[in-house]
Amino acid sequence: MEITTNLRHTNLRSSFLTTTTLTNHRKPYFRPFTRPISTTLTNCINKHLHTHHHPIRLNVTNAIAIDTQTTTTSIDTDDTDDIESLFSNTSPETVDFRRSNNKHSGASTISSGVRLENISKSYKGVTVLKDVSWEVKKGEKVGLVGVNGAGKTTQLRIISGAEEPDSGNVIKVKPNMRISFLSQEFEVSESRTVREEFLDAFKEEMEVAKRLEKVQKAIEGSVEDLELMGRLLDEFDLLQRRAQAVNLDVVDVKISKLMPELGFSVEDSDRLVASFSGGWQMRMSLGKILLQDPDLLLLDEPTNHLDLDTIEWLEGYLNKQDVPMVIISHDRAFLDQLCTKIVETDMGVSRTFIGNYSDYIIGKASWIEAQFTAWEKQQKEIEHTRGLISRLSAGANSGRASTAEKVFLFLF
Ligand SMILES: Nc1ncnc2c1ncn2[C@@H]1O[C@H](COP(=O)(O)OP(=O)(O)OP(=O)(O)O)[C@@H](O)[C@H]1O
Repeated sequence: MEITTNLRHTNLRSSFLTTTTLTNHRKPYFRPFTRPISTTLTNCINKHLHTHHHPIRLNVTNAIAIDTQTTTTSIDTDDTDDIESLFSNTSPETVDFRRSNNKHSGASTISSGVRLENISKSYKGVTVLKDVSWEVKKGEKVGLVGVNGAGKTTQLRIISGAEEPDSGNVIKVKPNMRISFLSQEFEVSESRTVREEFLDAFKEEMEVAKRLEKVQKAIEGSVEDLELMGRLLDEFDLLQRRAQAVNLDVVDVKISKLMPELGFSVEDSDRLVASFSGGWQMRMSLGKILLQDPDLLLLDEPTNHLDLDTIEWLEGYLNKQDVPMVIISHDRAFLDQLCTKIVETDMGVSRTFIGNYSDYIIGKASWIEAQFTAWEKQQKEIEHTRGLISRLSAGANSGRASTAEKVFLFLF
């Protein structure tokens, strides 16, 4: 069988990992497999494939290469692991390929972002949100404003699913929507290098890589047990498919592309996170979020603790992103630079103003003026009605009221 003959020369090497510069990194996770697989192992696999009529799922010429002898301590390759723990519970037929599959289940009534429809929320009988409705779409940046305790964070928590509304709906573009959160507390680990920090954005991908390595190692050690080897090969095949589904091959490409966009140099890759200022750590935090390719970005006071230069950089950078964003910030200039829409929450009621913060101020002033004009008009009408009633009452008492006036008095 040609495919098994290839084993002798090609070994377990995957094309979807070969182009990554992870191979050059101080902490490589993968590198091209240059060591030929042992003849014994090849023979065993051949034997297994023939004797068990095993469906050949392992794409040998494209299989993965993980040099377990040179892989560093960043991957835990504990030999004492229970061999059964290497196997997925999921069968190949039920693998979640959602990232490679654009179709998603569930009704979706919006083309991007999220919509709040008639959301109400009370805490201990106190109403915080009353029929709140607004939406944010691709390209839009919504600023949530309102006094302390108005319910801004509650709205973010309801969108993210951390809080359930008492009534109303949160319509999402898709059920498994990726919602990322950037707050004033940047989620970075100071003991990592910059590149490791960015790799942390790819938890699922790294998990697959780690499992691939373990299974590959187990295959090499299972030469005496063909049954086990068969199962391990199946698992390896399954993991390969998962690796393709999660785009494992583009992890390093994405990081290398993003780093200069965030202002990091190539030399920064191996520097410890701890050696960077808070502003630069924020860039890492934001970078990690964007690497996850979110469908929605929620920002809660992101400029707190940042210097002016960094805030301006952040404004410029966020302005170039078209992922839908919802921003809470006390920094009005920040909202002014970024927002395309302002949602004000006042006494539980929300009002939407199109434009940035300055437009909101003007819009709000016009709205107040219109409200005041309406109130004045109403007051005049009340005064007029009162005057009329008192004149009519006086006329009725003196017996001079007309029939129509008497009817009016009777009714009011
Ligand atoms: N889990 C909770 N239990 C009880 N009350 C809560 C809870 N979460 C929020 N609240 C109350 O709901 C109200 C709105 O809180 P929220 O944090 O959403 O306001 P906010 O507009 O974000 O305020 P701030 O600008 O001060 O952060 C506040 O009065 C708050 O005390």
